[in-house]
Amino acid sequence: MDDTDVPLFPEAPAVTVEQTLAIIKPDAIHFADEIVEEIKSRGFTITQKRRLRLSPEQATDFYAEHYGKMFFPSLIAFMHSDDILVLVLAKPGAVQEWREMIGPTHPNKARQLSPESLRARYGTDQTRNAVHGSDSYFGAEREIRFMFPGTVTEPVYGGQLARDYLQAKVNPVLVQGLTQLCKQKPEDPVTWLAEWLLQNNPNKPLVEEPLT
Ligand SMILES: Nc1ncnc2c1ncn2[C@@H]1O[C@H](COP(=O)(O)OP(=O)(O)OP(=O)(O)O)[C@@H](O)[C@H]1O
Repeated sequence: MDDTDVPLFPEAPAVTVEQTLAIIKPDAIHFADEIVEEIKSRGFTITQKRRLRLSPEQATDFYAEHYGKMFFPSLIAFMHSDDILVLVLAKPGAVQEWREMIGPTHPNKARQLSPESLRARYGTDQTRNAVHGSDSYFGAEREIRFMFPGTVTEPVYGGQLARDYLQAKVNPVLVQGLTQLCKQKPEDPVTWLAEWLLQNNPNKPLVEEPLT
């Protein structure tokens, strides 16, 4: 096999990394280090991390779907009572796997059904249940943006999706640039290519100067 046989984009496993939001709540904040170690040992990558104290207004916004329920005031008071640790966890199937790891909402039920779960081991009652996990892919997107504004939460492309994306968005212009590079043979090809790409970027705004 010579160089021309090497595929431009070799086969990669079609694994899609998913992200979810985890919160270590005020009642478990003193166990944060050991919970974080356990999270890592289960193969999650922690992509973002933030310790903060939620204001009552922030807690209200975060749990807005429960507004009006009997337990809402005590939930807000609890979430504001001490620091929380907020983590973005990444892994294939992260949403479901983190929900399984935390266990059922009520720690008593968790102790019956899933004694190894975090809520079984660290939770006290239905409000003080130690940890939070997003309940769906779209729930995770919303919550990650809430806690980390500006985050890109799309899954990382792998396999065929990555090849399709590169084929549609990058290859055409890259191949043109590489062709010109081979013709010109500049002293510093990387800088030359970078400048060529900037000049020939098909996404470059057509109107660069503000109109007067
Ligand atoms: N009946 C209740 N009494 C007191 N607190 C409750 C009750 N139901 C829910 N909560 C509190 O509100 C939180 C959000 O409730 P939800 O039904 O979304 O449960 P969950 O999805 O298991 O929990 P979380 O959203 O915190 O991961 C719970 O984690 C718990 O702290």
